[in-house]
Amino acid sequence: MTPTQPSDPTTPGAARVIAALEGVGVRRYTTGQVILDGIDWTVRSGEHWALLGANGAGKTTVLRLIGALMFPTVGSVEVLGHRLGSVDVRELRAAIGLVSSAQKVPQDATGHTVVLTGATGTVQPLWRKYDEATRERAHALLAELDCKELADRPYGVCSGGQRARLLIARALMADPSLLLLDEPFNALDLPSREDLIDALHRLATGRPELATVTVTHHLEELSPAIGHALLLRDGRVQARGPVDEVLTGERMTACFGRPIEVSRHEGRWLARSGRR
Ligand SMILES: Nc1ncnc2c1ncn2[C@@H]1O[C@H](COP(=O)(O)OP(=O)(O)OP(=O)(O)O)[C@@H](O)[C@H]1O
Repeated sequence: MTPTQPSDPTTPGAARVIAALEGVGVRRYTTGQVILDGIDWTVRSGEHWALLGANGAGKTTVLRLIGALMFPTVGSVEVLGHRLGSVDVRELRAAIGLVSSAQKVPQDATGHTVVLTGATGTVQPLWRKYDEATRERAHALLAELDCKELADRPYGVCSGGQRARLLIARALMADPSLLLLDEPFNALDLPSREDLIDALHRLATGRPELATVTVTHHLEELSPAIGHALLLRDGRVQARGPVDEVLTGERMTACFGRPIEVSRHEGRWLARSGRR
């Protein structure tokens, strides 16, 4: 099956290229294992992508590439107009919001402090760098993510869903053009999952320029704002493009190697897998 075209014909012509991968391959130096091979992919402003594929397909590696956290072995990765390898990646990382459960967060820091650290991109707060406007902005983001009540609560006692929203508010402190979410729904119960889906939907609606990429294992976790999907299989692109073309039973079956039925109801997705 050939990949669909990378761009949505309905995307306005003015949309900026936020990230572009061309002929990207990643290989492990020690064993020569091919992790990614021949990846071509473009993300434009205002687009919301889901990144799907079986365990080990290469989703997190793709996210790390466009998050400027690693370099490709071959091919080019351009993020926010800069090609990896010819730019100070620390500056680039500051302009990219990343939300991952692997992030280090001091357990005793309050919700407000955790969000504040997004202004400096640090694990620990750098108090002298936060002026009144920055503190106010952190409060405004807590309100936007519907977690004002967490301002004074230690991060360590927050639930999984509350932590996810705090980390998204933290990532937004730098006013990024690109927000990367690595399995943000991991281990959330149903109400927390739905709250987070709502929060991400509101974010997409309220920030028309923001581009997001969400790594997930479940179609049920996609907000109606997700308009594009990239399917990976064994480090290669299986399909990419608008969700209506990519999230079909046929393509999902090819991606995961077992029969998958896909349906959509009021903007939300449902996938059911049969036996091989
Ligand atoms: N630092 C590393 N050292 C060795 N192998 C790695 C490393 N990073 C990734 N890999 C390998 O690359 C492949 C792709 O990994 P990656 O984490 O990108 O997949 P994924 O699709 O995100 O998987 P999952 O759904 O399980 O999180 C896997 O086979 C993994 O073992």
